[in-house]
Amino acid sequence: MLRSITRRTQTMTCLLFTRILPSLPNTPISISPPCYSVLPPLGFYNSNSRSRICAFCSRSSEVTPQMGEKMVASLESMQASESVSYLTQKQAADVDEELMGPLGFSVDQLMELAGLSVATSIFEVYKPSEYSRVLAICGPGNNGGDGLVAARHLYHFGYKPFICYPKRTSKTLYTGLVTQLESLSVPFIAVEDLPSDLSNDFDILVDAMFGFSFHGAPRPPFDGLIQKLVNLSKQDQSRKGAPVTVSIDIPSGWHVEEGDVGGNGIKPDMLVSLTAPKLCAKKFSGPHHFLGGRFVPPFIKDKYKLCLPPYPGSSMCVRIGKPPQVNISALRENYISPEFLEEQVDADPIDQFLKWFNDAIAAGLKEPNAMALSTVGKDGKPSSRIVLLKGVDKDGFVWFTNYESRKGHELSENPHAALLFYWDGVNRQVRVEGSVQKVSEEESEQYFHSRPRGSQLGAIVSKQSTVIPGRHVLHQEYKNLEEKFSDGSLIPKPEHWGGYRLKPELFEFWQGQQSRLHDRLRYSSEVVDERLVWKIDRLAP
Ligand SMILES: NC(=O)C1=CN([C@@H]2O[C@H](COP(=O)(O)OP(=O)(O)OC[C@H]3O[C@@H](n4cnc5c(N)ncnc54)[C@H](OP(=O)(O)O)[C@@H]3O)[C@@H](O)[C@H]2O)[C@@H](O)CC1
Ligand SMILES: Cc1cc2nc3c(=O)[nH]c(=O)nc-3n(C[C@H](O)[C@H](O)[C@H](O)COP(=O)(O)O)c2cc1C
Ligand SMILES: Cc1ncc(COP(=O)(O)O)c(C=O)c1O
Ligand SMILES: [K+]
Repeated sequence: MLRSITRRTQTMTCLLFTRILPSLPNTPISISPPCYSVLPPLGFYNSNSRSRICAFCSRSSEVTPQMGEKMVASLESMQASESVSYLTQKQAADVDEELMGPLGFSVDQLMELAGLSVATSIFEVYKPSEYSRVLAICGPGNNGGDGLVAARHLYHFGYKPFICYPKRTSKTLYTGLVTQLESLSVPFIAVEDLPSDLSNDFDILVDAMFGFSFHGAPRPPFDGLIQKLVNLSKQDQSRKGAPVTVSIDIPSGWHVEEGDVGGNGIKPDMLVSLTAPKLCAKKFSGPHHFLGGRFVPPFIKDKYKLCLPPYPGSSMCVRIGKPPQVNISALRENYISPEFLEEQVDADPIDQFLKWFNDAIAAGLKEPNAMALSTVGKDGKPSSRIVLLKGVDKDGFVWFTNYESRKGHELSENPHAALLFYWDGVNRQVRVEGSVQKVSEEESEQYFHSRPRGSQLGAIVSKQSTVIPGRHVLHQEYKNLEEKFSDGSLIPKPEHWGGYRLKPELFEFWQGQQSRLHDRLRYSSEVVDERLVWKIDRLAP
C-alpha cells in the first residue's frame, strides 16, 4: 500500500514525540511514526552530533538542524536591518529613563534581558565547544551588570566563565548577581591576578566595562584593562586559537557618539548593541554586529522614530550591519556519526530507506521528502531539480509534476532517472536510481484533489518550464481561475499533470564520518532464480 506523505498540521503524535525525545541520549533512534501525515515538531532532537568549521576563524562548532530555519529568518531580518536607526547618548539615557519610569520596567528586568541577549549573540557565533573560556570584564555601572548576567547565562550554555569586577557596588541587584555567580563556582579574578597577556588563558573576552554613560578618558583600573584588550587586537588575529573580544553596547573607551576617536581604542570582533545601536556603532567595523534587548515597546519606537529589525522566531538577538565575510574555501563540515555497519542494515533497501526517512523526520529536518531528481533526455545532457517525494513503497518512489515540463520531456525520451536525498543534520545522503513510469490517472487524480485548492489552480496556471513575459501573467490567470472556482466546485486536474514512479534498481546509503572516511553501502538488484535479490557492497568514500 502506498504510504502517502502529505503536509498536514501537527497531530497528537507530535506532542508525544516532543515529550519522549528530549530525554533520549544523543544516539540514533528509529521511530516509526504511525502515519506520515505528521509534521515533526521543529527543533527538539538532533540524532547525531555534528561540527562545522567556522569560515570566519576556522574553528569548529556544533551545528543543529534548527539553525537552517533560523538562518532564513535571520536573512529576512538582515534585509530589514539595513536601515537601522542609531541613538545619541542623550536619547539612550532618555529611553532608559522612560522604560524604567512610565513604562514600568525595573532595571533588573532590563538587565536580565540585555545579558541574555549578549549570551545568545555570543552563542550564535562562538560555540562553547571551541570557545569555552570566557573572561567578562565588568565595569561599575549597568554595562557591568549586563556582563555579570551574560556570564551567568553563558555558564548555563556550557561555557566556562571568569569574572574581573574591580569596582563593585553595594546595590542588592549587583550583590545578588555576584552571589548567583559565586554559587555556580564562577571564579572572580582580581585585576592584579590577570595575566599580562590575556591571549593564552581565554577564548572570549567580554567587554562589559562601559556603556552609554561613559564620558572623558577611562580612569584606573579600566585604562589598563582596556589597554590589555587593545594589545590583543594588535596581535595576529588569524592565528589559530586567538581570543575574540565581544563588546556590550559600546566598545569601552570609545566615545559614545564619535566612536574610536584617536584610532587607538579596542577593536572588538563582536558588538552587541542593546535596545538600539548608539551612534558610535556606525564606526564598528568588526565582523559581527548584533542587536539585543527584545523588549522595546511600540511607544518608544514611535517616540524616538526607531527603525529596528525584526527578531527571528523566538530569538533574543538579531544580526545587524553588513553580512559577515565568508571564506568559501574554509567552509567545511566535520561529520561525526554513529557506526553504520553491514550487519545493522535491512536486507530490503526500501525498509532501510524508511528507517532513515523516519530518523530524518524525528530529527525535525525541514522537508526531508525533498529530493533531487536527475534526468537525461536524448541529447545525453543531464539536468537536475528538486521535487517532493509523495509516496514510497515496494513499488517505488512517487512524485508529481507537469508532464510537459523539461523533466517530463526528458523522461519521455529516456525513462531512467536518479533521485538524491540529502539530510543535513543527520549527515546522511541516499541515492536511488531506476526506471520511471507515469502513475495511473486514478492515482494522479486522487493526489491532485488532496492538494490545497491554491496549488491545484497553480498547476493549471503554470505551463511549467515555458518562457513567460512576467509574474503578472501568472497572477492574472490565477485570479480568473480563483473567481471561476470560487463556488468551491471541483477543480479539474489538467491532463498533463500527474505522477511518476521510479522503480529502484540501485540504492546507496551514505553517512558522513570523520576525516572524510564516510560509510557507503550500495544495494544493487540481481535476479536469482527469477527472484529479485539485493546485493550489499561497501564502497570506499
Ligand atoms: N534601556 C537601556 O538602555 C538599557 C541599558 N542597559 C545597559 O546599561 C548601560 C548604561 O548603564 P549606565 O548608565 O549605568 O552606564 P555605564 O556606561 O555602564 O557606566 C557608568 C559608570 O561608569 C563610570 N564612568 C563613566 N565614565 C568613566 C570613565 N571615563 N572612567 C571610569 N569610570 C567611568 C560612571 O561613573 P561616574 O563617572 O558617573 O562617576 C558610572 O559608574 C547600557 O550601555 C547598557 O549596557 C541594559 O542593562 C538594559 C537596557
Ligand atoms: C523544495 C522544492 C520542492 C519542489 N517540488 C516540486 C514538485 O514536487 N514537483 C514539481 O513539479 N516541481 C517541484 N519543484 C520545482 C522544481 O524544482 C522545478 O523548478 C520544476 O519542476 C521545473 O523543473 P524542470 O523545468 O526541470 O522540469 C520543487 C522545488 C523545490 C525547491
Ligand atoms: C511546481 C511544484 N509542483 C508541485 C510541488 C509539490 O507540491 P505539493 O506538495 O503541493 O504537491 C511543488 C512544491 O514545491 C512545486 O514547486
Ligand atoms: K562595553
